[in-house]
Amino acid sequence: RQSPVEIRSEEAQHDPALPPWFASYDPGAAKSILNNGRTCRVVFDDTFDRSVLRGGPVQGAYRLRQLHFHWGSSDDHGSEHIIDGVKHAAELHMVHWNPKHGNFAGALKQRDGVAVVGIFLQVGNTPKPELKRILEEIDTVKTKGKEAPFHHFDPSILFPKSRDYWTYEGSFTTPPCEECITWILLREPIVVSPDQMAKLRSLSMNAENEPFCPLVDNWRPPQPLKGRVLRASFK
Ligand SMILES: COc1cccc(N2C=Cc3cc(S(N)(=O)=O)sc3S2(=O)=O)c1
Ligand SMILES: [Zn+2]
Repeated sequence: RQSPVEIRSEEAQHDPALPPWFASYDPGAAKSILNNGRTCRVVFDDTFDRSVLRGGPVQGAYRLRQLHFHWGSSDDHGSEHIIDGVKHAAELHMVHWNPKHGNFAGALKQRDGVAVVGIFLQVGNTPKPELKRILEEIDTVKTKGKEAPFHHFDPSILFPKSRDYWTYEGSFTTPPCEECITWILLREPIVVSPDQMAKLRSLSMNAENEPFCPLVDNWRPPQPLKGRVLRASFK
């Protein structure tokens, strides 16, 4: 049950029983932004039900732990999931875990342990204003290991207008690739500007005192569906 996968919208099964999903995030839960050499990540306080995802394909309230991005070396690729053959320039993941499993490490071992909301970023000239702050903070974490405070941020401002989504059971797209993720992929992309994409591509894989190595193409290729059903919340 590996991720990402190619989404063929005509093969997705509309499931009228799929309820809408809701996120209620506390802006005060945002803690810091960091470059771990593989992506740019914003981490949130997940020590109690402070910022949670509910509804959709998940039961109960999953706690927001972190968000991060995947992007390419040019605008024509970079997303991990591919929609009807379309690769988007980037993909934003909001990672939530199920507190019924005690802690994040415990949730990793369960099929209903983690839920990731995936949002596609497509390049355009009218970028989503709410992306501005997060992509500007990138200047504070240029090299691997850099971390900076990042407060008063409610990531639900990044959601597109439509709540339509595809969902399937999959895995982390980076090692150790545990098969514990319910994926919720939003159908409507948000718009990112070419300059903002250049900002993401200005991040380094290397630490400050090491030779420059651009942090780009941190996406995993699509994995076989192996008979998994892809459901759509919309017709
Ligand atoms: C025990 O520490 C762990 C165990 C498992 C995963 C992780 N993480 C690192 C990679 C990773 C990849 C994610 S993706 N692209 O599928 O949304 S989410 C995620 S993570 O939770 O930050 C940390
Ligand atoms: Zn990811």
